[in-house]
Amino acid sequence: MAVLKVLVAFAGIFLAVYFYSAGDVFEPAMLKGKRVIVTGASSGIGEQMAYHLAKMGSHILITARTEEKLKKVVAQCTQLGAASAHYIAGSMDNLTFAKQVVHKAENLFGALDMLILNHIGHTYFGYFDGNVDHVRGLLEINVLSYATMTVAALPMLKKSNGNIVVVSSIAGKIGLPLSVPYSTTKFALDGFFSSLRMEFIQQNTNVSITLCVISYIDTDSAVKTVSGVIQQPAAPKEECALEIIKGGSLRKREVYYQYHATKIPLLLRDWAPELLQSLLLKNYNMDNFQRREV
Ligand SMILES: NC(=O)C1=CN([C@@H]2O[C@H](COP(=O)(O)OP(=O)(O)OC[C@H]3O[C@@H](n4cnc5c(N)ncnc54)[C@H](OP(=O)(O)O)[C@@H]3O)[C@@H](O)[C@H]2O)C=CC1
Ligand SMILES: C[C@H](CCC(=O)O)[C@H]1CC[C@H]2[C@@H]3C(=O)C[C@@H]4C[C@H](O)CC[C@]4(C)[C@H]3CC[C@]12C
Repeated sequence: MAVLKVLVAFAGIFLAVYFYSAGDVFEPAMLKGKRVIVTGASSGIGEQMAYHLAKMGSHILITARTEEKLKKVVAQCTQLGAASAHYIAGSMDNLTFAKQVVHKAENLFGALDMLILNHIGHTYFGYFDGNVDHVRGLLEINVLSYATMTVAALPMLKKSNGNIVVVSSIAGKIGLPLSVPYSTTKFALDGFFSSLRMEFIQQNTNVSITLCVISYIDTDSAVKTVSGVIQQPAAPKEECALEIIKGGSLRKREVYYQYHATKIPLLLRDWAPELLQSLLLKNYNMDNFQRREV
């Protein structure tokens, strides 16, 4: 009898979850004609997001520092079917530039539906070297430019009931070795955007905030940085990029990619932190380790 009760309870939970999430069906047409900014789109996950959006028929403004790469990505986006594709080159350590990106979108499109914040500044993969100025500089690029762009874009996003998408990392939820400055900035994003999301609810601001918790992805920079040290395989950047866009479009609070590589460690984080710590440390082959620039 007790077993039956447990089974009925599980069936109830399953049906509730199934019907609650039934409206969460993504269609590429949702992005057709939408006006989107993607930062850090000259390579890696950002570049792949630009290509997906182009295939879906969005208007795209991409940004990063390297103009030559941006030109190539824009040309590819145009070929893939973007409603329009544009770039603006500059560095996010300059917060005036961060605002200029949003103003350029306003001038080009007259509105904005989705702001995808994805860029990261250069750092190192190695033991914390005591350089607090580097942490401060990285906070400017990885966090304060995100906040600056959000503030500048908010009037447009309020009018369009739009989406803010923040690309973070499992290293922004769980402390990991060899990336202290990077991890600091990703934790800060969670604090800023998760608090802001709560205020949006209190203020009836219909702008969604999606925080993306991402595991190891096969971008050139990540693979080059951790190869030989990290044992686990990297997940594909194309799929990762699509999952981020889907999550933002469906107005999800958080995206977990890859699901098992992020959700399971996060469950252990609060319930078995010592076990998680020892499992994570086993992932690092320190025999092959030497400090690398990212
Ligand atoms: N790859 C991975 O394993 C993981 C990645 N992530 C997250 O995914 C996102 C993308 O990472 P990934 O694709 O691997 O990174 P990449 O190194 O491939 O891309 C980083 C992008 O940021 C741009 N960028 C670098 N410095 C600056 C700057 N100062 N100002 C403006 N733009 C800059 C780069 O272009 P340019 O040099 O031309 O400026 C590039 O377009 C990041 O937020 C990262 O934290 C999260 C977890 C794992
Ligand atoms: C090895 C980590 C996963 C540990 C686990 O057992 O799940 C990786 C998860 C996130 C990675 C870092 C990251 O967030 C992206 C950085 C981006 C740069 O392009 C290069 C490397 C990163 C520091 C990357 C390193 C591996 C992870 C920590």
